[in-house]
Parts: sequence; C-alpha cells; structure tokens
Amino acid sequence: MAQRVTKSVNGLHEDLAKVQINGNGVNGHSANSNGVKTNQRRKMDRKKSSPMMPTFMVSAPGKVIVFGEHAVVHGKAAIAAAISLRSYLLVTTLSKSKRTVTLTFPDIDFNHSWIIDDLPWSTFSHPSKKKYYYDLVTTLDEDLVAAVQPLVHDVSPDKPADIRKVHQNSAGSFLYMFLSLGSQSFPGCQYTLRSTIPIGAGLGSSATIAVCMAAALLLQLRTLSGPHPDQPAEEARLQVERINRWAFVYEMFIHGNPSGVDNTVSTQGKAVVFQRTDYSRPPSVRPLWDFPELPLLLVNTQTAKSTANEVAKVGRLRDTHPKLVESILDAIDQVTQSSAELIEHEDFDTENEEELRKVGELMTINHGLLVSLGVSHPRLERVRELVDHEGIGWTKLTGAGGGGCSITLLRPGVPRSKLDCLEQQLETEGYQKFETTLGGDGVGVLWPAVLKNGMDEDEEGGMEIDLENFLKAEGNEGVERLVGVHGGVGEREGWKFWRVEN
Ligand SMILES: Nc1ncnc2c1ncn2[C@@H]1O[C@H](COP(=O)(O)OP(=O)(O)OP(=O)(O)O)[C@@H](O)[C@H]1O
Ligand SMILES: C[C@@](O)(CCO)CC(=O)[O-]
Repeated sequence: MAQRVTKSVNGLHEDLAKVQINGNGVNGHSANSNGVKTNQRRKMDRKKSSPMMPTFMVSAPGKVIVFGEHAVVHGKAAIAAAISLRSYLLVTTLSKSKRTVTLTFPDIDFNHSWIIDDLPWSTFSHPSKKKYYYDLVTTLDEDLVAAVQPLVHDVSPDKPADIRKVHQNSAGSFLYMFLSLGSQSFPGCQYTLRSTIPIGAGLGSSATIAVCMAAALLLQLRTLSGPHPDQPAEEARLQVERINRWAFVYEMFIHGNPSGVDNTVSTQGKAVVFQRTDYSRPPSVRPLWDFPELPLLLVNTQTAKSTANEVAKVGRLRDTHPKLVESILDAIDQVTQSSAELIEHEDFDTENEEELRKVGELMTINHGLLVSLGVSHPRLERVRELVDHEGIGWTKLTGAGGGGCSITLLRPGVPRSKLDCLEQQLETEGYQKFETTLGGDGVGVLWPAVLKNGMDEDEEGGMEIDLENFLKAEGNEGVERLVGVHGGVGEREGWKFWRVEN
C-alpha cells in the first residue's frame, strides 16, 4: 500500500546530515560534505529524528555505444551516450534485530538473503586485503573471489544451469563489493532492483546495476556528499568518480574483462569519449556536453547474448591473429576519432545532410569491422539489410553484439511511409523498436524514496515508494510512473543528480 508521509523533504544533503547526528554512521566513516556541521546543529535544536536511515532510491541510465565497442577493451577510444532507459534500486534498511542482507531482483527472478554475521568479514578486512571507499581497484583479488565462492555456490540450486549462472554472477559481484566496502556492523537491509532496460541487449544493463549498487553502498557508508544544487562541479566530479570506481569492480565480477566504458557513461551520464590504455590507471574520459540529437532508431533483435562471451571471442581471435586483429582494432579507433572530430565541431548540424551522411558512413565502416571480428549475428545483419535496401539510413550493432541491439542513423527526409513500412516489417519478424533520447542524466538519488507530488498531493507530505508498490508496478510504464518520471523527455520529479558540468 502507498503510504502518506508528512515529513518535509529537504533534500538529500540535509537528510544525510540528519542521520549522522544520531550516531547511526555505518563503519565509522563520515561524509566530507561541506556545511554538514552547521546543519547538524540546526537539526539537533529542532527535534531528534529517527535513527534509522530512510528508504531511498538510486537510479542509473543504460547506454548506447555509438562507436568503438570491443576496440575499447583493447585500449582504443569509444564514444558512448547515456539513454533514457534506466535501472532503479530501492534500498530498505531493516530494524536493528534483523541481521540479514537481501537481494531482490524480480527481473531475473532472483531473491536471496545472507546472514550478515556469517559472511567472510575476516578475510576481507585483513590488513593485507582491506580496501577503502577511496581506493582505485583495477583487478579482482583471487583470494577474495575464492572467499565468496562457497556463498555463491549455494545460490539457486534448483534453477537450470544458465539461469543459475546469472544468479550466481549477481550474488558474487554484490558480495565482493559489499564485503570490500562494508563491515560486520553494517545494518540489515534489502536491495530491490527493477529495470526498464532489456537484459543482455547491448544497452549496458549490467553496468546500471553496478552503478546503482556502488552508489547505494557509498551513500549508506556516508562517503558521498550531495548531490545538492549548490555543490561545486569539482566536488560533484569526485563523488561521481568514487561511484564509478566501485561500479567497475562490480562489472569486473560479471564480465571478467570490461573496459569500464559502460559504467563510466552510466555514472556520469551525457556522452563521453572514453579510452583506457593502462588498466592500472583511471581511464581518460572526455565528456561531450553537447552531444548532438542524432535521429537514431534503436532496434532490439530480442536475441540475448553474453558480453563476457563476445569479449572473450575477440580476445581469442586476437591471440590467434595478433597483427591482423590489431590493425582492425586500429581501424575502429580511426573511425571513432574521425566521428569525434565531426560531431565535436562547433558547426556540426544534425539537419545538414552531408554531415549526417559522413557520420552514417563511419557507422557502416564500424559495423563492417565488427563483423570481421565475428561479433555480429544474422538477426543484426537482417536489420542492416532491411534498412540498406530501402535507403533509410546507416546501421551498426551497438554494445557487445552476438545479438542484442542495433542503431540506425536515419537519413534526413526519408518519407514517414517508408519508416512505417520498416517498423512494421521489423515487428512482424519479432524485433522490438525503442524510443529513447541520448545524453541524459547519470546516476541519481531519491532521498528519501518519497515523491512530493505523489498521487495524494499534499503540501506537507508526499507519496512513499515502498517495497510493495515498487514490486507491484506493472511493466516499464508502471515503474516509471511510480518513480516519478514524467513526459516525453523523462523529467524526474524529486530526483537529484550530481552536476559535474562547469
Ligand atoms: N534487471 C536486471 N536485474 C538483475 N540483474 C540484471 C538486470 N539487468 C542485467 N542484469 C545483470 O547483467 C547481466 C547482463 O549483462 P551483459 O553485459 O551480458 O548485458 P548488457 O549489460 O545488457 O549488455 P552490454 O554489456 O553489451 O551493454 C545479467 O546476466 C545480470 O547479471
Ligand atoms: C563490448 C564492450 O566494448 C562494450 C559492451 O557494452 C565491452 C566493454 O567495453 O567492456
């Protein structure tokens, strides 16, 4: 049941301060937020508030890779943009007596609890192993992976092997991050996730879970300040970087060898030119603040794939034909650099046919190079064939390939009737078309999980998003309505985002 809440929602920054005064800090970490002390005093003077952390929500966007997937794993550049499809994670703190941590992931039919005191804390907190929230972790520690294996092994014993593998991946990546960042004194809690992003379709679904989990844990540990409207961009960037670093750890567990582009664009939003030449150092990330509104058609082949498998496949091809594959990867890098030059140019105009054609040709070349790396799929080739045959635009796969999604840059002036025909044909053949906008916000927080103008409008209060109504929300539309997404541009009521732009 939806519940009315009569407390005023002053914004995340103050609420973080409020919880701290009551000595409910987890792990003894304290937020480095500006002005917290003054807020604390003011709040103490007013009234003592509940010591339990309120239920809150975090959210992160999926992404499309416009250029450079796979090559980016091998140190080349990629261009990726956030999309408006997102994952939402509801974090519910349990009463003190409940010493369990639960993952509830209904999209993959996964629900599992662990007793906090039974987790291998001593291994993770050993001085030779201990990691802190500010650390840069670029490889998984084999001993720590081994320490979570017995727990992972116990997950979903009765499920078919493929589903069990997905559940075990979720469990393993969560436990690795939870044990690395948390401590035995962590409060019992439940993490419930719902996503509007198709899974394994090349739209970065796993990275969004990674980003949501990293942000949630870091918020629970009070190691993040903000987001709040007066926060200097410099400070916001530091917070976002912290979330991104831990999201990468989560991604490493799911993927084995991720480049980090997915979690980076999901954390910071907008669009980026990303490159990681040295895995022991942070990647180079150049934001594209004014990413053009390219007229894109996003099509899901509805053929699921595993990013880990596709990445491993390219790795094997490179081992077998090192020189040849390196030159293909270099060619992809060239394509990415050329397209960055084009779209970053101050005169770039999406209405200009000639300029769009150049970007489109680069997409066609990029796709051809990905085909030669063996990561396309007949269902992706079919989209390309339909689009090419009708002269509708330029198509490439996006993400890991092997199924998943394609993007088509639409040629200007294509008659609506042609587009309708294509869309009809795609539907008949079992494809799914997505409407999404590129370049939106990155990770966001709804703290507490209350919408001021919920269904029961009231100046003082709002509508609490509780576990029950979050789980009951029907489909993507139901989830978006519940979490306060409005209108075609996806405006988000009550949500706050770290503003990293100057
Ligand atoms: N809604 C979800 N709920 C729970 N887990 C999810 C959800 N979406 C994705 N995952 C996790 O992410 C994995 C899919 O990741 P994968 O990288 O193969 O696909 P992707 O991230 O959608 O595509 P790409 O990496 O090509 O962009 C799933 O196996 C699961 O572990
Ligand atoms: C295929 C890949 O390049 C993109 C997946 O979205 C893998 C990665 O960068 O980690």
